[in-house]
Amino acid sequence: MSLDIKICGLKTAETVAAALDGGATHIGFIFFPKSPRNIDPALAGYLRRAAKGRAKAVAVTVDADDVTLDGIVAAMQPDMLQLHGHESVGRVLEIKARYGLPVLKALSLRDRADLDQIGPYSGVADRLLLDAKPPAGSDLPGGNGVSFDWKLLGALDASIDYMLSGGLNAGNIAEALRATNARGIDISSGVESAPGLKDVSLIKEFFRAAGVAKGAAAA
Ligand SMILES: O=C(O)c1ccccc1N[C@@H]1O[C@H](COP(=O)(O)O)[C@@H](O)[C@H]1O
Repeated sequence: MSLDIKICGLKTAETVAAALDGGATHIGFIFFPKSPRNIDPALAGYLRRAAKGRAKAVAVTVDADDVTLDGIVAAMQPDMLQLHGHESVGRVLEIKARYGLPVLKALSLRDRADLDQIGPYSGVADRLLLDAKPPAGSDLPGGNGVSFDWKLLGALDASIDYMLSGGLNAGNIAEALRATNARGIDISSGVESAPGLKDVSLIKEFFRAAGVAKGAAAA
């Protein structure tokens, strides 16, 4: 089984290198001022150039308008846009047409009824990112380090391609892969020593655990 691995919320050359050395297929940069992982588009552009050809660079935005997206796309030249807000199906189509970039649309889940969001975006977004709903009072739509009940995803058609996120870490990645058909995983706070502070040793530990989990799934 091939598994895409996205390390999200990177801000330094050292942690980008750790993600690439570990085998990340995607590296994510957050453009959301309330986030401790928020990054300047020019710095993201500098960091992503180091990854050219090694991993896809993903720009993560939240209900961003065209002016904001224009600035990010020009400065960073991402390979993919992650839309992590309440972007409608129509807005996803508009963004795809404007930038000609693949879109990873995040949907937040807590219970079975939340799965109804998936149908309208299938075939519109290039890929779905299934994340947990933020806890009450959180300022962040993602990056909260909380999981949802992965058993919910058992109800999904096996053909649906999604990345799984929300509270993943070295300790639970094996269980997450056993419980779901995720073809990709996305992790942020699970490889941090404090909010917004990525930790090289935690990144290494995560890749070790994900490798073991993948091996067990293939056996
Ligand atoms: O990480 C953030 O601060 C963030 C801010 C705004 C939108 C999305 C954000 N992060 C995304 O959320 C997932 C899950 O994070 P975690 O692993 O539970 O901490 C993360 O992978 C980002 O794509």
